[in-house]
Amino acid sequence: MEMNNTKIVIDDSIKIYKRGSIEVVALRGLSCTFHKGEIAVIMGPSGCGKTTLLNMIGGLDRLNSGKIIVDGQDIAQFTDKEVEKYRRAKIGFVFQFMNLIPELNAVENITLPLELSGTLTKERKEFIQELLKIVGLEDRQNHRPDELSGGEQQRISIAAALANDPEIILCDEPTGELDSLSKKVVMDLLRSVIEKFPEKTMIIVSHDPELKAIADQMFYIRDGNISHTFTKSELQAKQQATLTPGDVQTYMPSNPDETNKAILTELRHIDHFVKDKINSIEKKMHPV
Ligand SMILES: Nc1ncnc2c1ncn2[C@@H]1O[C@H](COP(=O)(O)OP(=O)(O)OP(=O)(O)O)[C@@H](O)[C@H]1O
Repeated sequence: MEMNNTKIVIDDSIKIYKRGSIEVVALRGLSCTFHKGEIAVIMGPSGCGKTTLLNMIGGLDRLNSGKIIVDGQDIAQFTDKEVEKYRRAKIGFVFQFMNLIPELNAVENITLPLELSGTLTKERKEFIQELLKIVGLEDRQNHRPDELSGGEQQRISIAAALANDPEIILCDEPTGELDSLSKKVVMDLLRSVIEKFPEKTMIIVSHDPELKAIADQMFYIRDGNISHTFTKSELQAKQQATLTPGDVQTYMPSNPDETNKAILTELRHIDHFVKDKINSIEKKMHPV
């Protein structure tokens, strides 16, 4: 990897949340690097610190210590005002729950933030039309969210996240609520976004091991730290849809106690994944 492809360097990041007198260490000296033109997928059991890491990169929260170097500048040292400017200029967010405003149609949902910030220029409007083409919903732009499928709504959210042409796209469970067909469409779209805009950097947090199909690198976090990094070639070598016990063994600690702890963590991860699936099927069977 060429040095000039480096976009974000996380160095020895520590984040501690306080709940009354109890301290929760969400990031425990975590370090990793993200590159331009690449998709990094971050996986790991519930509560391991994935969303915390995404929030830190997005400037939504602050570290207790450590560095978040973006384009050579440590954003952990920024003032609140500088962080806000950084977030507006460089970051696009895609969430699991699409966050679309029900009363607005698709194109209005995309343009609203730009209108509010006074940055909806003629060029931006043209760019948004291009984005609607990229997400394949040019002809549905006047439809309200309730007139679009879950997958279509998520494609609109992706267009909305790209509307200010951000350099960094942060996705938190972008396929979490989708059926398998819509999931495939959204995954292909995320991949095509990074192919079309190779100057951008995409980071996806997910429980869904299928996302490794579109990843250039995958970080596995356990207990606030990176426990394993899968490179592109390792990911390509794995054709199975899920991480197998064999994958896990490759980065199991040798101490038996630690191994048991790691196995428990894996099982909790699978448990979380299965519960998510059950919930989403139940929701479909008994819509409220
Ligand atoms: N605002 C907060 N206040 C207190 N504790 C928090 C806060 N946000 C996160 N935590 C705790 O920090 C740890 C890491 O949380 P985080 O949301 O980053 O995990 P995660 O890996 O994204 O989990 P999930 O997959 O369930 O979303 C958890 O123990 C969580 O309970």
